[in-house]
Amino acid sequence: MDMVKVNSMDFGEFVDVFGNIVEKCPLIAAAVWSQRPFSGLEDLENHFFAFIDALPRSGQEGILRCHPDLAGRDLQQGTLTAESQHEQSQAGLTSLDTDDRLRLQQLNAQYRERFGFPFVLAARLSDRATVPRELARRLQCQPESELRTALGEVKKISHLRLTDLLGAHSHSAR
Ligand SMILES: NC(=O)NC1=NC(=O)NC1=O
Repeated sequence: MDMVKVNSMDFGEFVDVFGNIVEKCPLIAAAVWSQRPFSGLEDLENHFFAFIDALPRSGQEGILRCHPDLAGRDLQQGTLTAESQHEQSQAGLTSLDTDDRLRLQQLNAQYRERFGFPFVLAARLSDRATVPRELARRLQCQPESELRTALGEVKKISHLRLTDLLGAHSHSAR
């Protein structure tokens, strides 16, 4: 898919294609559509990021709360979105033994208890050994800086999902 195609999409098509760039937040794609035409992947991505950055704290925390836990209930029940399923299996989280899964569940609960939003990390850039280590490390951070870190991970996830759709080679619109 190239940018000429993207820039020609009507609202419905655009949200169908880009509605899950940010997990379960189709509103962001719905808002970004009105910024077309986009000069390339980076321009499109920057509009997603600008929307996130402009939200009040409640909105930013809301985005984090739309993310399913890593190796959590959704994964167990098979109710993850296709993108999340792919990302979590890439990190080896679909084949954890019970001890590792329960430890992650416990850390996720501690993290959510402390910050009021779930632990979010770009799973495709991580693996089953790194996730619990990163979770334990970030558990010690201050809320303000942790919100920024978590949003940074949302942006990494969005970047990978956009690249899947547009290909890193997507040419700028002529
Ligand atoms: N809580 C999370 O970090 N969830 C996720 N990270 C990903 O990369 N995919 C997810 O579902």
